Amino acid sequence: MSLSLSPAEAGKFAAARRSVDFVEDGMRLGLGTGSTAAWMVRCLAKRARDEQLDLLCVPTSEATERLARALGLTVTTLDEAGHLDLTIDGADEFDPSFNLIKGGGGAHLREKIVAAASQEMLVITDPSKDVAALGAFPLPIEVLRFGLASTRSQIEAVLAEEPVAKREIRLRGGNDPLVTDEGNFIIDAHLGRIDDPEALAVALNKIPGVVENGLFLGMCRTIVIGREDGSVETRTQDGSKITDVDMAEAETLPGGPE
Ligand SMILES: O=C(CO)[C@H](O)[C@H](O)COP(=O)(O)O
Repeated sequence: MSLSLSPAEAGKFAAARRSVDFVEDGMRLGLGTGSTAAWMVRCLAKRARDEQLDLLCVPTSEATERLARALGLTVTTLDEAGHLDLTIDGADEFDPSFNLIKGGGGAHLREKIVAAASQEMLVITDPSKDVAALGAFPLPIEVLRFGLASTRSQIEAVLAEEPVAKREIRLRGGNDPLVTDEGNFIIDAHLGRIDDPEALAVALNKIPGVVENGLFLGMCRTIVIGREDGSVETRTQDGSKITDVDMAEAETLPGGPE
């Protein structure tokens, strides 16, 4: 295996490399955001170039768009592409029901729109994101800048009614708030454990200033989990399968990490 990758990066590469095996010539693809997704974009660009694949790609963030364009992938908007065949994206947590927390990279709004427009969503990840219940990772909630204090209060009121282990909310970036690609802020909800993700997702999205929360429920049916030794588990509702990827390929990819 490649000696220059940390164990975490090796797992991310392994998952990303395996995921592009699911891509077929002529597909319209959603491209996720984050460090695992960046590996996937690099693997995809190599495969597209080596095999002369005709692909149309819709990135979920400006960062992913820059990388995809730089590597020669054909990029378009979701409106131009219309329906997508497959979206490949990372996640911050996944549970046994294939529910996810996303948005650690601040892109969950576009990611959810793109995944919802896709026939399939395939999640690429490493074993550290595998949890029995969602919530150890702070839940990102994208909010409008207008009326921020009021929206915060309403989020607190919703959390007070929901079965979660703790209830701390923080504006991402603090005094220098992170601004998303859509021009909004993100509130991270530190909840410890979310016992009823469906109820929480519905209640949060009823707040007028909330644009979208980072719970992806019932959207993903395949999770590809890469390990540092190059073994990859592809997990579906029907079971799981282990395959191996050639870790040396990481050294041959176009582009560099984000
Ligand atoms: O949801 C996301 C971005 O909004 C990412 O997919 C998630 O944060 C995982 O990122 P990484 O692959 O860097 O661990």
